[in-house]
Amino acid sequence: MRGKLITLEGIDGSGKSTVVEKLQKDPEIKAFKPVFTREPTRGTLTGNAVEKAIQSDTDQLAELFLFTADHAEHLAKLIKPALENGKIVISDRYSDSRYAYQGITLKTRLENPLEWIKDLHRGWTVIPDLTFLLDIRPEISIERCGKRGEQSKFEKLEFLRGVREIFFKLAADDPERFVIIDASCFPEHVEKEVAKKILEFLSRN
Ligand SMILES: Nc1ncnc2c1ncn2[C@@H]1O[C@H](COP(=O)(O)OP(=O)(O)OP(=O)(O)O)[C@@H](O)[C@H]1O
Ligand SMILES: Cc1cn([C@H]2C[C@H](O)[C@@H](COP(=O)(O)O)O2)c(=O)[nH]c1=O
Repeated sequence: MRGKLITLEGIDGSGKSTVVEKLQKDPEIKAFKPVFTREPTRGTLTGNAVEKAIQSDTDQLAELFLFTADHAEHLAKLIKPALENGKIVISDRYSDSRYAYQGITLKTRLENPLEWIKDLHRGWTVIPDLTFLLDIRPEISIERCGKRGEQSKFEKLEFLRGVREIFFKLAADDPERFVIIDASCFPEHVEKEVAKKILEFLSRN
């Protein structure tokens, strides 16, 4: 049986990595032996290219193609084989990040960037079975990222407001797949909510 793909999305600093760290230690989640992964990927040719691109003033369209190339590599080398082996895959960011972030960076370059970027993925990507949108206000994001240290070019209030809006639209368009989590409370509480929903989902599917 094909495995299940679960993704975590949200604006910068929404706590995705913190939740993943906790899920990795959660005995009820560990029992399913999930494969944890992330986008951009780490330590790969495409992931390294993305890392360099986001640290510099790369053309936004070129950046979209780099993120998408990394997604193709991620799918081919890790996600598809794991799903074919019946594994539960949990990814910290996935295609919805491209729809939301590049949907904003390309809004002055393309007529309808969200649909254009979705079209770019059509026919070859794998749509997640379950997606958590960890939601925080952009002001909280800026505060958390500020404390974390070095700021990325995406960590700007207006920009993150736009990204959050697209995430909400994606969730509204696909309510069966998306679960919106209030990620402004304690990290332990956020992880418990996510773990509970994952376990409910796995018991139903
Ligand atoms: N629920 C929470 N309450 C307060 N602080 C939090 C919470 N979750 C995470 N943090 C802190 O906020 C910062 C960002 O968290 P984290 O790296 O998990 O977010 P992220 O969504 O993975 O970020 P990014 O996408 O930008 O990499 C970290 O310093 C983390 O300790
Ligand atoms: C996958 C993906 C990511 N981004 C952005 C979101 C973040 O600001 C950075 C790096 O991600 P991280 O979780 O902070 O390591 O890249 C993007 O713009 N488009 C994407 O497809």
